[in-house]
Amino acid sequence: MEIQISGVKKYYHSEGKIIKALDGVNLTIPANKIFTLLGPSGCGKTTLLRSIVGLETPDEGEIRIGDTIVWSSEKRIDVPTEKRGLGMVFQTYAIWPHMDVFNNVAYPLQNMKLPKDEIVRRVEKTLQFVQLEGFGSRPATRLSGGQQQRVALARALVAEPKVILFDEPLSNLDAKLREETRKELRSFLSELQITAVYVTHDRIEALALSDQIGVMRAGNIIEIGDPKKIYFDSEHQFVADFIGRSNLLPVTIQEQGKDFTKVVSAIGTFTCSKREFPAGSEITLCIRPEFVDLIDPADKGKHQNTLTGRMHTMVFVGEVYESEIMVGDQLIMVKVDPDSKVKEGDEVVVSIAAEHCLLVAR
Ligand SMILES: Nc1ncnc2c1ncn2[C@@H]1O[C@H](COP(=O)(O)OP(=O)(O)OP(=O)(O)O)[C@@H](O)[C@H]1O
Repeated sequence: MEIQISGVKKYYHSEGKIIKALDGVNLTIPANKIFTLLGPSGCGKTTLLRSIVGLETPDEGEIRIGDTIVWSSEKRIDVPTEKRGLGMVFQTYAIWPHMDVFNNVAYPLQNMKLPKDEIVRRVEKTLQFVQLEGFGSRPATRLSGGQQQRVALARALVAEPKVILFDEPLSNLDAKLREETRKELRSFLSELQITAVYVTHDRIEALALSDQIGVMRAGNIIEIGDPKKIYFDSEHQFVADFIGRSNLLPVTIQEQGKDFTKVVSAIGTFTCSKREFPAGSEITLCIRPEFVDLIDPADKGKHQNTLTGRMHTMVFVGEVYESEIMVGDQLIMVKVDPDSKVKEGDEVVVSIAAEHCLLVAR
C-alpha cells in the first residue's frame, strides 16, 4: 500500500524554544518497496515514523495509508494505532521475556481473539518464514540477539499487515550480525511484497537494504532516490557528504558546455558531468575517494582533470590504503591499491574522470 504524507508538521516546545521536528513534510512512500528514512540524529525520522503509526499526533497535515486517511488535522480524523493495519519493529526488540517464542508471536492474534487453531497455524507459518521453526516453546530470553530480532519481525508480520515499520531495528546487534540480519531482512521483505518503512542513521544499512531512500534534514525530506542515485548522483552537498566519504571543493562555474560544466576551484579547473545551476550559484564539487586515480606522471597529457600533489598519509585498512594527497593546501582523499609502490612523501599525479566530478548545491 502506498503511504501519502501531505504537509505534516510537528513542532515541540521546549525551554522556550520551538523545535521543528517535522516542518511540512510532503512524501509519497511507494507500495511494496523498502523505503528508508535516513538522516542525522534529531532530523525528525522517528517523529515521522511515529506519526504514520499513530503514536505521535502531528500539528498539521494529512496522512493516508492506501485509500484510507488515518490522520488529518483539517478533517479531524485520527484512526487509532491498532486500526491502522500496521506492523512495527523497534530498536529494543520489545519482546516479552516472560513468554516463550510462540506466545510472543501469537500475541497480536490473541488480541484479535482469533480461534486457537487459526492462531497456531498462522504463528507456525510465520516462524517458518523467519526460519525459527521448532523454536515455539523456547523462552524468549534464551535466544541470540539475531533470533530475538526475528521473533520481533515474526510478531510484526503475523497479523499480515499491509505496511511494516522499522525504527533502527538492528542497532543493538554487533557489526557482523547486523550485516547478516540486514541481508535476511531484505530477502524476507522482498519475498513478502509488503510496504516497508525503515528508519536509520546508518548510511551503509540504508544503501544495502532500500529500494528508495529519503534523506532528511531538520524536519524535511531534502532528497529521494534509489541507493545508487543518492550515492553517485546526489544533488545536495548535505546528501553527498552524509551518504559517503567525499572530497568537497567550493567551486564557481566557468563555462556551461553542451554536455559538460567547467568549474574553477582553489586547486585548479575541472570538467564535470553537466549540471545546470542558476547564474552566480555557490556550488560544491564532490569527488568520491574511489574515483581519484593515481596515474603515471608521463601520461598526464592523456587524462582529464589532473592534479599534482604529495602523498600525505597512507592508512592500510585491509582492502585499500585510505590515503590523503596534499594538493596546494588542500587534502584530497584517495583510495590506493594495497599493492601500490607509492609511499608517504612521494610526488604523485592523479586524475578524476569528468563523469565522477559531481556538482552539488550547497
Ligand atoms: N517529546 C519531545 N519533546 C521535545 N522535543 C522532542 C520530543 N521528541 C523529539 N523531540 C525533538 O524533535 C527533533 C526530532 O526528533 P526525532 O526523534 O524525530 O529525530 P530522529 O531523527 O529520529 O533522531 P535519532 O536518530 O536520534 O532518533 C529532535 O530535535 C528532538 O530533540
